[in-house]
Amino acid sequence: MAGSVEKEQQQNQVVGIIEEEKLQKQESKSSIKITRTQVESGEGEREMTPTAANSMHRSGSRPQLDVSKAEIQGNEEEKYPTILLPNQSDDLSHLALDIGGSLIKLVYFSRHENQSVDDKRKSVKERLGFSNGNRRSYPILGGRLHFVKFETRKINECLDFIHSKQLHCGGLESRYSDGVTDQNGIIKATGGGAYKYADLFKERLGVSLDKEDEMDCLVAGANFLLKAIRHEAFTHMEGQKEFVQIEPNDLFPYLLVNIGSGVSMIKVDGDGTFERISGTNVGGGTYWGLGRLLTKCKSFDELLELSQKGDNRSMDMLVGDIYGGLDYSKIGLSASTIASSFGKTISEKKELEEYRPEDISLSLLRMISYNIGQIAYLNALRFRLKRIFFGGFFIRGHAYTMDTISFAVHFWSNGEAQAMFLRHEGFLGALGAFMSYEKHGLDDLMVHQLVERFPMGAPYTGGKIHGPPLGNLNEKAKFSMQISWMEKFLRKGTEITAPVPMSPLGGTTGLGGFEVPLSKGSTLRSDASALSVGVLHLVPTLEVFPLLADPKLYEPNTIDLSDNNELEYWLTILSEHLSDLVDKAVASEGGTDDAKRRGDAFARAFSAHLARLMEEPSAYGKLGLANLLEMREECLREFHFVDAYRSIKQRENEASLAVLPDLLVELDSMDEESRLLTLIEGVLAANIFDWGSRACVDLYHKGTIIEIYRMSCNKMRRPWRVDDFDDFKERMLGAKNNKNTRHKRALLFVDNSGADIVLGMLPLARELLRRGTEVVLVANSLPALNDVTAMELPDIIAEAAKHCDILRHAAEVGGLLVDAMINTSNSSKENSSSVPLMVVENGCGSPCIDLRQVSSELAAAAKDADLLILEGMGRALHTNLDARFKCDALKLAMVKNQRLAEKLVKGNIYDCICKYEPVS
Ligand SMILES: CC(C)(COP(=O)(O)O)[C@@H](O)C(=O)NCCC(=O)O
Ligand SMILES: [Mn+2]
Repeated sequence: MAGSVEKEQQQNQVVGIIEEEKLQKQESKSSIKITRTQVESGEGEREMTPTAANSMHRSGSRPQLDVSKAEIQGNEEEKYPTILLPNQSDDLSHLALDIGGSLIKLVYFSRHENQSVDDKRKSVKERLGFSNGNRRSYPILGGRLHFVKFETRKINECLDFIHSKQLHCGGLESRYSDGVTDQNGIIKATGGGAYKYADLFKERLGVSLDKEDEMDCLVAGANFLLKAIRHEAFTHMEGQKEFVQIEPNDLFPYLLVNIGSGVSMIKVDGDGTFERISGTNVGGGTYWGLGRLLTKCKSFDELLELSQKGDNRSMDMLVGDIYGGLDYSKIGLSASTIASSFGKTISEKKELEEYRPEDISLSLLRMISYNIGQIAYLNALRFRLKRIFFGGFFIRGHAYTMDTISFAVHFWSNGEAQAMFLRHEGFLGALGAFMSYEKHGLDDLMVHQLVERFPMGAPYTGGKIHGPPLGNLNEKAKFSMQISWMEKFLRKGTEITAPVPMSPLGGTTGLGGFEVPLSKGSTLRSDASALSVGVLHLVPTLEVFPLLADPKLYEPNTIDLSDNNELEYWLTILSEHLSDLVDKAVASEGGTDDAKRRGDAFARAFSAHLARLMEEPSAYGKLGLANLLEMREECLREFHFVDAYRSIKQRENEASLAVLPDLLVELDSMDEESRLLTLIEGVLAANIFDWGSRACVDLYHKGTIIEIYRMSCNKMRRPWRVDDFDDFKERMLGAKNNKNTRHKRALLFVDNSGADIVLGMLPLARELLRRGTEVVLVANSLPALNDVTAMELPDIIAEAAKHCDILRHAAEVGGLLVDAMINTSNSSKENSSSVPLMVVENGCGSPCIDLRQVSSELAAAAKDADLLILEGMGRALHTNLDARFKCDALKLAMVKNQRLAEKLVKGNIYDCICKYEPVS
């Protein structure tokens, strides 16, 4: 096997996905230059396990992947067959560094482990003997950007980390070349340490650091983040964080204030166009340096943490101290305004030891933050800049620091200028260095092609996440095999606690930068979860859904979780669902001991995330219900639960398919008008089969599927709570069955398995087909609760087609009975216009859908669509209820939650929504 891999290398082919075993065998052969004391850091990086191996030569260029003529090599039945990219000729670099005086920041890239439905779909197709030629495109290999930091003084940990992941030789390459690291390896690096530690990198890793200008990198990094990451920037005033979306063409000019050890102030006028207009030597290094001397703190984080418990009144001279407790109201200064930082210590004649380290730290922090805010404002004023972005690791998401800076900017500008912060604040330089590889392709990435994911389990392994080896691991872990974060998690399971909030909800100071702080929260998180940045998934295939009326105005979430009551309610709901979900998940994996342990670990991890979100709702960026529900699915996947509702879905599909023939006979006996009504009633009634709703799950314990369905159908008395059926009927049937009124193509966003799809949406699809409308069934790419997936649909259609000529004919005409995906790269978009029935995946694995990021197949299929049907609570209520489209839209759902029913439609649980919005 080793030989064949080497051969692949010689042929300069990129190996996209490689089985784990394969790698481990290789790994045991390699002689590693540095003794491996570093184990996998537990960062939740399954993706960094050997699924992403690249063959490459060392060079400084970063080409975009050329996936043309990509093909599976070897046995297609293999779980993760090797993908060859024969036209991929250039190298890929994987790592860039920003080595500052205090911290080393790493940005590295890993290849996607693309476990899309494609392979499985193929095997279904083969099993049923269907072939529609080479219609499927091969998935484009995307990648992931990871963000990691180390303390510069612990540079050896950083080197170990790089080595353990083989980042210095482009991922896993050296494992295939018997550990011989290419001596010509080049890593892009910026910051002073790129000079200072160049020899060390050469000596330890055999690589040269290619130095990139620090300012260039900062600006490139900031521009990339501000243009490509949704809600990267936010304001922070009096404890309130608000995300800001800046239009890329309205970004410049702005002032970038990078607070590292020192502070740089840069006026940015465009990509690569900037000027360093000012700076100050009083920065993060000053805080840490002075703080260390004055408090004996061992680390920056410790110092910052101390400040949380401090009271600066004992150190700072306040206006009231000078004015006998009074305000100096004539010039607008309250008694609690700081007149002179540390000024009180002059008169008190106390020794250093007599002051509380907490107070010293806070006073110092406020002095420096305020000073930076003020200088930044003055420079913004000089150049008439309205926006000031603050970055750099000094800030560390620390609420109090941000409040102080914001206050200074607000105060001195009379509210004219606005301080904004960046979620990836510390990584601007490293990102910029990463982008300096020629032709990396990142420049062109758009907001919708980036998906941020937070490791759902790994942050709670107990130790630090990035870099340093976890303590207390056994010898096996330390010296022989790499152990996965999962294993560590399971071992550490009992120690998991909810992470510590950075600030109490609803305010840090309550007053603002100059004033005496109120509570500043308890302990500051010092581990990687404090970074509040996830892994950026680069998914080149994602697109904005082209039928959105105005993508800029589109907001997927209906419920506003910035309302604390709402947030609490939904977090509680998710927490209450947990034990039932774990039962299902464990059962779906055969109830083995391993599954039970994973189930337990999942429950702990997910609960910890819920607890963190309760404390700090914006910990993971702007939070909506869609994100919460997706997070749960992601967390399940991270604990290797592939499909928790697998058997339930199967059982319900079978039961529903058994009664489908009778339903079809009944429908066919009706006139067109009653049939349409019965069909819509059927969709609404069948939406009751929802394993994500507490009330529905309780119902299932009381009756069989069919009993519940009957009961649900019987409740279908019109008018429904929202009832636009008559308008829809008129559009559908027109004046006396005028064929001209039919829609050309309908996209049906389907929801649940079982009755929902089989007895609800398929019969509706059949009706549309009967009327000559092309039907595209849009289903999830990945499982979420009991939602039907695109991969499962062809089987269901095949079964249903046995009882229905219309479905069978539609599927046969295009040869699409089991696979109707549109091949975008084979330019068969034109063909798709002649396909009556298609299945496309939506690009997501959540019960909701954010139409800003859908699969390219769906975007292509939407091209000619003139009717959208969104079905279910997740897709039509939690998200998209208020979305406007460029074509007719029908939103159908049963509300299976009392509170939501009251809130959205002033109604009750099990009320139905039939919202029809014709294109105007
Ligand atoms: C998860 C769901 C959005 C799924 O609903 P669906 O889209 O399948 O109609 C929904 O079940 C839900 O919002 N459940 C949580 C609320 C509850 O248990 O009442
Ligand atoms: Mn669903």
